[in-house]
Amino acid sequence: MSHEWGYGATNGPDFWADNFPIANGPRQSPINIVPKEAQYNSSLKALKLRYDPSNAKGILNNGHSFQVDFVDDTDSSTLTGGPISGTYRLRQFHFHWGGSDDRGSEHTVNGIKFPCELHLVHWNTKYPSFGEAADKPDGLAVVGVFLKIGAANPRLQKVLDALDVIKNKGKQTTFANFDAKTLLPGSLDYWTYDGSLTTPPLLESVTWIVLKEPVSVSPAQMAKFRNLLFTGEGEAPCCMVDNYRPPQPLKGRQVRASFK
Ligand SMILES: O=C(O)Cc1ccc(OCc2ccccc2)cc1
Ligand SMILES: [Zn+2]
Repeated sequence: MSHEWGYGATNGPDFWADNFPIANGPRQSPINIVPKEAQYNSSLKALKLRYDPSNAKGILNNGHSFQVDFVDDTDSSTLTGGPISGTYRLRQFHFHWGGSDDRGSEHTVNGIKFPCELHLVHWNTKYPSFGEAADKPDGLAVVGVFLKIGAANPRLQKVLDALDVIKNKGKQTTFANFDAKTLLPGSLDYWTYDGSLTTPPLLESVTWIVLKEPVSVSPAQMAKFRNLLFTGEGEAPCCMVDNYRPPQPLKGRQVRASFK
């Protein structure tokens, strides 16, 4: 690969296998979800998300997306139930989005792309840390939420208002007292399958939990995402848009549904 991985014409998803051969592995993400082919499984439990707003720590432009990081040294912000066993701790959330409203999500539903997708990243506390969990087959659980164009979403506003001060790669600022649960839709019905990180190192360690119900985002709010830059201060500016990996081959995996 010509340089660090990214989403551009010379370092985008089609080139990632050069340095991360697992890109062609058996359980890569994202995928296209075909609801009619998802198997309803009555033994799938309801998701239980208990987040403590005081665990919110900071917001960072990492050059690929922006993420809100959480203190994860206790079990105060956790995911339990659903398809997972045990307790997973909230580590961070981030988004993937498009340069226009017709694209941007990583997972698709019947081939439909949403303009944006939220990922809430959790790690399995059977391992001592996120870093230890990140390369284990049951190490991570990511809750995916689609964002659909509609009315402005007031729950996003605090996050979006912080973006002006982290415009460039490497910029970060404090981000305290934020309840990530407010970003979730009313229904916690979900699809679930075994997958991977959707960015390098593309580790096949993620139990994906994709919510069926989208939340709203307005065109003006999408413009704020698109104001971010992939590039650092002093570099030629490149808008942070289209930071999504396209759907990957299912390779025989079963997608299960928590709902009929
Ligand atoms: O895009 C997603 O949600 C999957 C994803 C989840 C966590 C994540 O963390 C970055 C990272 C994980 C493991 C090792 C190095 C870096 C990177 C990607
Ligand atoms: Zn993601």
